[in-house]
Amino acid sequence: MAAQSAVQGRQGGGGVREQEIAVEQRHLDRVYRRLEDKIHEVEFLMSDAAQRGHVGTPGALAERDAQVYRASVHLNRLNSEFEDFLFGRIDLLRGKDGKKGSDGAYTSVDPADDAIRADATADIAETLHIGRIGVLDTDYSPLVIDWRAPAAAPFYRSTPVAPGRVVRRRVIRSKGRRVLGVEDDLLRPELTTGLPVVGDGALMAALGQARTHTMRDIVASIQAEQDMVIRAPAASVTEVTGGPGTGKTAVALHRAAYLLYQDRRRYSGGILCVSPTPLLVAYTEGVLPSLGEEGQVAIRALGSLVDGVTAELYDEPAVARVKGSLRMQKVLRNAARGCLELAPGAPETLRVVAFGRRLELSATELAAVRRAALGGTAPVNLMRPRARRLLLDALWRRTGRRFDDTELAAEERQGFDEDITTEQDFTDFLDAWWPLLEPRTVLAALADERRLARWSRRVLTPPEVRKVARSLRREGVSTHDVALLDELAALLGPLPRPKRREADPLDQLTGLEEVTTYADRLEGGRRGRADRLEEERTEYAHVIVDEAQDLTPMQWRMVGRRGRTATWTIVGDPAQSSWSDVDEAAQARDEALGSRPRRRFTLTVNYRNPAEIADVASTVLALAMPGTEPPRAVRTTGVAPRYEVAGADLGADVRAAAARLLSEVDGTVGVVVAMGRRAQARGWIEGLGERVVALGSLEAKGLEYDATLVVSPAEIAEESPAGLRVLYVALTRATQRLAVLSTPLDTPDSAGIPDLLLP
Ligand SMILES: Nc1ncnc2c1ncn2[C@@H]1O[C@H](COP(=O)(O)OP(=O)(O)OP(=O)(O)O)[C@@H](O)[C@H]1O
Repeated sequence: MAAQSAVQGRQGGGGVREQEIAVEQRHLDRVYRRLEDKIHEVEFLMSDAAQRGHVGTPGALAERDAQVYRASVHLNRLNSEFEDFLFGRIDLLRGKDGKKGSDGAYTSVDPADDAIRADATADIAETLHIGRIGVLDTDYSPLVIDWRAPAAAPFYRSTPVAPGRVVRRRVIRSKGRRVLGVEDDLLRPELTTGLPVVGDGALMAALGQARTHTMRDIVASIQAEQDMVIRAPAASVTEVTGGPGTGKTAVALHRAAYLLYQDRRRYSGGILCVSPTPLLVAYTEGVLPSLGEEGQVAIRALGSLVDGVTAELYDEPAVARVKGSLRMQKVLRNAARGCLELAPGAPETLRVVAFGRRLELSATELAAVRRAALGGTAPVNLMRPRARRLLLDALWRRTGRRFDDTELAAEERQGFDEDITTEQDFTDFLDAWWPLLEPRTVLAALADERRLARWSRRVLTPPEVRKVARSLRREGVSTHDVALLDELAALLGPLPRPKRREADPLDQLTGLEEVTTYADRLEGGRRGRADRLEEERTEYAHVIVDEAQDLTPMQWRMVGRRGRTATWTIVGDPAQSSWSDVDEAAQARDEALGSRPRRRFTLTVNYRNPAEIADVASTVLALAMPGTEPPRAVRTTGVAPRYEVAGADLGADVRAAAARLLSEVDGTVGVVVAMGRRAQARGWIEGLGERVVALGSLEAKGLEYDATLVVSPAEIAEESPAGLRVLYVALTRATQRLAVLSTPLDTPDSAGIPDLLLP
């Protein structure tokens, strides 16, 4: 048997490879011919609709416009999916029950009992091609199966240990209309089926590729444990943990595409994907469009979740800790109410004229009215009408009028109210005494130390008050401020806004001209459309939280408000948490998610770092989170990390080390420094080209580079209480090479290895 499998084993040699490429080229040609036919059909539908113009009943016109709209979206998809959209193939044994599903493929996961003969030979009963969208032939047989369809699952799930019906899995590499290569994995090497096997497997080929500044989809090489997460039923909360490089971000994004495919109607309510930094948003933004999905998915950084605000500042760890903690709820509640008293020029008393006499409410009486109005928990801005009513009650009492006849009393009172409320003095008073407040006004008020001390009595300590107030006096907002602004928005309630016309595409379509314009927008205005979508939604059907270990309790509250009725996918790694109090953050997450049932998954394989780098990182992991199991690295490069000790000119040494890494890899180089050195480091590498970037340790979260230079591990570790975990993040960003530059703070040994990295 072993001899037989060797015969049909790897046949990378020219002839077989070329032959197999030619086989796939023929299939791809067939798919293209079919796609072109479909495009002609759609174009016909569109021009036909245009010719019929505006003739017909309003209902028929609306139906036609809807049809044209759908056709234009489909056309756009077909056109954009032309690039590299066929990527996989599986060759399968006959299914156990011999039944086929609606897509024409056998439904059974297991092979029929007689599919394998006694002499270990078998026939291939079915060959399926997998792609980014499904394409049916004219006879409805599947030419390409959508990667998210049930029939495609074996492409991802089968392993040599549990191959199911799959004999050979093939990844097809193509560009445009040309097949460039194939990579095979033989899942039943013990069988003789006559299938040739080419290449070293797709996963290794994918992992070895040079990196760019944007993440690629992994649709051609999703691994079985990842596929379990991607296709997990949309339970209330799907929770995924896994070490660095285990594909958590990739899996979360592919899951969004899968959920949309599974239940487009349900998820038309939008999917929100929350990332910790704008850098990670920019890095991951291309993945969903490459999977044919984007319009329904908004990827936003934590600092951009509130419309009209973009966080640009970082808070030092001590300030972040206060701003992120649940204690701020109480402080903000006090501030939202306290701010009512701060309006410039607010009058101390209220004077109006009614029934020919002056009526007055004193400062004490006004304070009592305010207290009564604020008694409930309703948002402060929404309590203004209640305050107005209480003022009128107090003024009415002041008139001293009494009526035995209730009808007459009601009439008199109504007249009184109308008189008063149309008096300019009264409306001016109300505007000044109960101003409509915006979150930013209240946050700005907290920058005053005395005021903050008053509103945070018995909640924050004096040093905390000083630091927080100082941080709020800076120009701009931090990521943590955004969560405070969102909390304030909830405490204050909305301001009345002029109505905006909804931008429903169907409203705007009246014929071919509009379709073309809309299709152009689909093609060219991707960002603009995504932006509009983000602006319009405040609640989502599904919320994905990436790097979930980093959300502060206040950030959990902010994200929680956007998914009150949503299902959730939460991915993270406690060992990479930059939040100093891991327990408090976990508690806040539990509060945000409430009692929703959770399904937990763990990813165990590190696809990013070669073992040489993963080993160094696990030394730090043992210090940062003793007892935590690091993920298993799947690759080795044979290149050990390089250790250097900086001389008198740190900048020159960083520049030289970065330049050296640039000469050693084809793709990107990340220079990771302590947050306090960010600006300096950008200067050091200036002019070295676009392939290299300098980042603060917290900015490196989620990103990856071909090579990474970590500057002074000790400085990174000492910068915050969670410093060791932040260092762990920095050390796990490289796919090929790692260099570490030490300063005296690192107390390197004679080989230049910093103290913290010694095994
Ligand atoms: N099945 C796969 N096939 C090919 N590449 C993969 C696969 N799984 C993960 N990768 C690659 O491994 C790298 C790490 O993936 P990803 O960034 O999603 O990991 P992560 O768990 O989010 O890491 P971190 O916790 O460090 O942010 C990426 O380059 C990704 O494309």
